[in-house]
Amino acid sequence: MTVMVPSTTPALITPGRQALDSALHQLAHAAEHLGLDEGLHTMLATPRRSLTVSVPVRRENGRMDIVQGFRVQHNITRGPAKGGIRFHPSTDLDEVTALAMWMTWKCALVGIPYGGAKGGVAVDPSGLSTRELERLTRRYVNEILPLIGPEKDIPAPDVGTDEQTMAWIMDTYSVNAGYSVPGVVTGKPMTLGGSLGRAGATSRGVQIAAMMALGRSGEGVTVAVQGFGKVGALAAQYLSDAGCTVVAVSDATGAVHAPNGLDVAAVRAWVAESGGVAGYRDADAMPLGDLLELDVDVLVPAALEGVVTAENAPRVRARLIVEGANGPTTPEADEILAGSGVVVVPDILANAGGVIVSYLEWVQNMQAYSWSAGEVEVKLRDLMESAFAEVRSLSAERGITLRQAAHVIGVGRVAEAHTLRGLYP
Ligand SMILES: NC(=O)C1=CN([C@@H]2O[C@H](COP(=O)(O)OP(=O)(O)OC[C@H]3O[C@@H](n4cnc5c(N)ncnc54)[C@H](OP(=O)(O)O)[C@@H]3O)[C@@H](O)[C@H]2O)C=CC1
Ligand SMILES: O=C(O)CCC(=O)C(=O)O
Repeated sequence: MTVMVPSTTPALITPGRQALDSALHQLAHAAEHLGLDEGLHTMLATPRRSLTVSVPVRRENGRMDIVQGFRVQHNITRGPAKGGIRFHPSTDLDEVTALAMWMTWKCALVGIPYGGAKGGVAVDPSGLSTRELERLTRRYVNEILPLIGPEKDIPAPDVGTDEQTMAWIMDTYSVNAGYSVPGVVTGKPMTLGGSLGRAGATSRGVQIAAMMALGRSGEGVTVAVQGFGKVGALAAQYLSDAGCTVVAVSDATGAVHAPNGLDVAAVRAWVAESGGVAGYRDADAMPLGDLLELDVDVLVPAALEGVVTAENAPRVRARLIVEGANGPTTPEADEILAGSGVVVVPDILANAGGVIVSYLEWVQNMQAYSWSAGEVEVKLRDLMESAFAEVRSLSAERGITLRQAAHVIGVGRVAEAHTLRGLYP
């Protein structure tokens, strides 16, 4: 086995390296549980293709900045690579590799015919004008053009990107192809071939997973949500719509707490007006980190990786964590949480609603056809509920956590595909 957790000293471990270590740790557990041989385990621990590109951005003041971009295809054995593109200043190759690996297991777990990929650009999009963002996006897409395509690798939104970014990606790819290729990207605006239900799909999946894990109605259930972006804001909304009391939410600007419950629609309106959660009037401000330790029934981390750690896990009082974000809980924290009886619905299950509806969008694009919102919702619910049921039953049968069970299923399917195809000598 050549790919293992490295012996880097803790001070040198970047957030990206920590995410990759977590992903490799989870894979190692699943490989051992499945009895995979060392060669296959090494193959699954290694990305199939990784591309690092330099992206020049002409700023409004005429200066040229160069930023790094990445696209990693972790696995393409079950189908085209699939996964979002992140614009965030701390994105690096390790982080994108970890996120790509999680995409592989996620797609296999929910049974959609994709491998896993992720992209990223190490940039703070909030510091760029719309024109700068468009130039940056188009240039990044030109650099990764040889990798992507509707039958090869299909990007989608992630942190710091949105429908507009996807529209620019679709246009850049299409201009190069000489005709419109809507299926090259998902999470597009409806006018360009987007799917009904995609914008709220990840959050809808989080709500479905949370309600299945709770096994009861939302009445009397308290919830805290970290991250109030595309996933967090609508997860809070849907959980509130399901009868839960959302008592706290946060974004990078701050956290707000209202023990009797927030009016989530009013917080969303405030964020649309002011640009952030901070300053929302009908709630108390609280330190960002305190939200994770609130005495609530359900905690939904929906921001970035590595936020529930060995340091704060002993103070987590939620009974259930539903991971809207990818990789929010470190393996050390997982052990502590399991020891104290906290149930964690893992990222590759809880946030799979996004890629499920991306798949439905891509199917519609490839067939030049469209489904109603109701049809999309039924298919999403069906795939989420069956994946949840499979994970829960394996977890109970083998006495392993939901995360371990989800990885055993996802990794097992990819390993089986490799073995059947004979790619593994
Ligand atoms: N979009 C999708 O379809 C999917 C996303 N995911 C995962 O969900 C997570 C969120 O993605 P998405 O909603 O798309 O991204 P967005 O960029 O839309 O939102 C990210 C949110 O996190 C907030 N945030 C950043 N730092 C902190 C912090 N320290 N404390 C609290 N909040 C913080 C941001 O605040 P601010 O706006 O102030 O910077 C923002 O509200 C990521 O892990 C992503 O990989 C998973 C599956 C699909
Ligand atoms: O919709 C997609 O294709 C991928 C979404 C994503 O990046 C994720 O699930 O982490």
